[in-house]
Amino acid sequence: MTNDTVLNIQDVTVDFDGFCALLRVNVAVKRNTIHFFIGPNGAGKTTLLDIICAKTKATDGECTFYPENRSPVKLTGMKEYKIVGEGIGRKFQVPSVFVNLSVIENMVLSLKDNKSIWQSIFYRISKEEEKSINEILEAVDLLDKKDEKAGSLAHGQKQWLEIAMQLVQKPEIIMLDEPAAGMGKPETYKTGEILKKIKDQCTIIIVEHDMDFVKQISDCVTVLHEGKVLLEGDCDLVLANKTVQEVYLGRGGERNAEN
Ligand SMILES: Nc1ncnc2c1ncn2[C@@H]1O[C@H](COP(=O)(O)OP(=O)(O)OP(=O)(O)O)[C@@H](O)[C@H]1O
Repeated sequence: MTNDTVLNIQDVTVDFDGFCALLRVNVAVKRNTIHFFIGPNGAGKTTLLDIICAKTKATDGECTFYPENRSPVKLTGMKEYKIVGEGIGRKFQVPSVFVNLSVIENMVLSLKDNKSIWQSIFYRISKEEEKSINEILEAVDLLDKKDEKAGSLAHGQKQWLEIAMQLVQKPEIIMLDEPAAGMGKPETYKTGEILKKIKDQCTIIIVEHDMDFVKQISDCVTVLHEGKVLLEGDCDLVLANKTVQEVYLGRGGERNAEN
């Protein structure tokens, strides 16, 4: 762990009734970086995200969040919604935007203090909120779609809207579960460029199988295998590692095994 650590995962073990999904996992995530977790199916990647956001309880070990201007927060043992309130957001693989609402209505609904759909439709946003929403929509290239129904957006645009809906809450960390799943190469590339733009505002943790995408934007890659950290470093180091090639890359475990 160093001074720029935003999240420290320390000796985390998860035992599901005798099956060890994670064993003494240690990872330090640096602030304003894009940090990937990769590895074969069943390696424990999703379980690790579940631990960070308290969806799953660790059998042992702990996670600590180091906010920028506040004291450290021990995440272990906290309620899921409290972790969101601390500034750690998560986006799941399937987009969960409100398809019958416009892009802007979806954004207003995501503002921290707005509780219901009806409240958000009739809510008058402040000038400051409007400026912030417009800036975020611009960053995800949806500003010109702001009055369109979310349901009319292409798959990739829905994913970008959901990322935008996370950003409107000004999180310090966002976790993304396979954000490029179901996208073609141009959309995947554009998703990467969007994420590179927003890492100035927050730290991005991603579980992903698409190695082109990992190559394009990763600052750090942690390879998990059978619940343990196999290797951690930059993408070149990971790609060149023989064991990683044997257990993951060479087995066609990712979508671009030919690269
Ligand atoms: N609630 C649970 N109870 C029992 N076993 C579980 C539970 N959740 C996950 N597992 C097991 O833990 C292991 C790790 O699962 P996890 O979903 O974290 O893997 P993953 O690396 O995300 O895989 P994938 O790439 O397929 O999504 C798997 O063998 C899975 O079957």
